[in-house]
Amino acid sequence: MTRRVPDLLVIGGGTAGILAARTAAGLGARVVLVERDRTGGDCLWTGCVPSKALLAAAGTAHRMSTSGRFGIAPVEPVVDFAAVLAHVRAAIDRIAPADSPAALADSGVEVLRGEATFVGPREARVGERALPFRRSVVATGSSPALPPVPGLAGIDPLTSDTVWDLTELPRRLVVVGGGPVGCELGQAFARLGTEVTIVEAAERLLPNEEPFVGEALAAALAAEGVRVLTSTTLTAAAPAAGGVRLDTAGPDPLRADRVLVATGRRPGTAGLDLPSAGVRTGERGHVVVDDRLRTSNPRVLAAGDVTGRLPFTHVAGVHGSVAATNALLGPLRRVDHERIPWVTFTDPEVARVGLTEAQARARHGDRVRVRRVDHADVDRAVTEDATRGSTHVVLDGRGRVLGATVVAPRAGEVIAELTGVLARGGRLRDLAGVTHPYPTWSDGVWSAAVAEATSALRTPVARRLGRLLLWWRRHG
Ligand SMILES: Cc1cc2nc3c(=O)[nH]c(=O)nc-3n(C[C@H](O)[C@H](O)[C@H](O)COP(=O)(O)OP(=O)(O)OC[C@H]3O[C@@H](n4cnc5c(N)ncnc54)[C@H](O)[C@@H]3O)c2cc1C
Ligand SMILES: NC(=O)c1ccc[n+]([C@@H]2O[C@H](COP(=O)([O-])OP(=O)(O)OC[C@H]3O[C@@H](n4cnc5c(N)ncnc54)[C@H](O)[C@@H]3O)[C@@H](O)[C@H]2O)c1
Repeated sequence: MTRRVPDLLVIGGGTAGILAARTAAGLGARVVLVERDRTGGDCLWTGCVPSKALLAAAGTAHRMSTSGRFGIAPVEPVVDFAAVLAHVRAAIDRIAPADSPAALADSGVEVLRGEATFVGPREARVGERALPFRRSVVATGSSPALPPVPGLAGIDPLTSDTVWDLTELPRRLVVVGGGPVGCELGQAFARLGTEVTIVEAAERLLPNEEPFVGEALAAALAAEGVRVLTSTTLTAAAPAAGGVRLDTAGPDPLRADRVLVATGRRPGTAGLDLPSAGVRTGERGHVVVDDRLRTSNPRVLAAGDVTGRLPFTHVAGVHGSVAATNALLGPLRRVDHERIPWVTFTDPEVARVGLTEAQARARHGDRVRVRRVDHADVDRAVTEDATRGSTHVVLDGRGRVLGATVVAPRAGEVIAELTGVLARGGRLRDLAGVTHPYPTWSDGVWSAAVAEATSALRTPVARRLGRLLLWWRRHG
């Protein structure tokens, strides 16, 4: 074990920390990574991987019970919840070795087990061990936050950390919070056979997305039997016969066997003693960073959820790599948070990049336009009987892409193309000349691009030119 001062001390072994450590080791640096629990972080153990594995099982159950619309006799699936969870764990087990301490050691990273605390601007400690460092990356992630509802802590609420420990499918589940966690897990449990109610304080589900998204998703969930209560806040929770009782401002209390709280997350800064390192935190408790991921201590950078910037795995990965490079080589790289896409993996998926229409108007004024293609006009959606979605592209006055939202079964794949155009400051109509394969979900994007290009031909000047060309071809 090296006792020389590491070039980089990484605190936290989730996606951000692992990417920071691997990038630094790849640059030839001496790297120590400290993890208090299991390397792999939230995404692997309690976040993306288990939730997507659960959604895959739930999607299968849903297709079995709704196959009648394709002329195939539907069957009510018999859900063996223990076996479903075994599938979830198998997915984790398949992915875990890549993030393991052994794999990190193979990459040249020294992994220390324990909780790191700063003791000064250039030194941390883990237990009794002093850990002076030349540079450090704080990548301590986030954890579920419980809202201050009287009685809530006393009813043993589930969170995205603990829901994986269930041994039986709850008969009735109230999900508090209609953000990505609440919508994904709410739909998954409903499809597996649980009676689900989603309680969301805002006016609609996924309130950070375009307004039509929440409405479309609420309709899709309601069609599957999920009860969606928007503009509803819990006021109290208490144990009741056979489960729990939840009060809202409405007249009738909700009753459930279990409650899943999905009302957001808090940054993982407790116990780090950031003030002793001179690292400033913001009003939400997150580590304040600039776009080069520098903190108020020139020797300390931060990456991933703990920064309070877009809390997604792909962002954590980019952050880790950028923070390590900047820590070791100087502030060379910056993260452009406005050109990063994300996906909520409900059915239909909701994929988004850049500005919403309202954000674009606030920034760019009335010249902002929207090109929208309803998926009733996309042949692939028709063949799959999934026409409820749309492709919605926000443009500036010159037709450049400012943002996009796609609601469709494969929206997560479709958004990549629009992200590419947005990232290079391109115009939507540039895609009109790019042939897209038929029939795919990206036909929505192509149709929007063709409509944009065609409308450019409808200007008086273009029409006059067209008529002139026709005349010349006839008479020339
Ligand atoms: C249910 C759910 C589903 C999700 N699905 C998706 C998805 O589909 N796609 C997507 O992009 N994102 C998804 N996310 C978000 C994603 O999981 C996070 O954005 C990502 O895991 C953040 O990575 P991180 O490295 O910043 O933090 P984490 O993964 O939280 O890692 C931080 C690590 O630091 C350790 N640590 C904390 N404090 C200390 C300390 N003092 N000393 C030592 N170690 C410490 C912790 O133990 C932890 O291992 C999901 C989240 C949830 C909850
Ligand atoms: N597919 C993905 O990429 C994915 C999936 C799951 C989670 N995540 C990430 O994890 C983070 C946490 O997700 P989340 O859904 O827990 O948080 P969130 O902050 O995104 O959503 C929480 C929701 O709960 C609502 N809420 C808050 N307090 C409430 C209350 N007292 N009663 C009722 N509703 C209340 C909010 O209005 C909000 O809509 C997200 O920011 C997301 O980026 C990503």
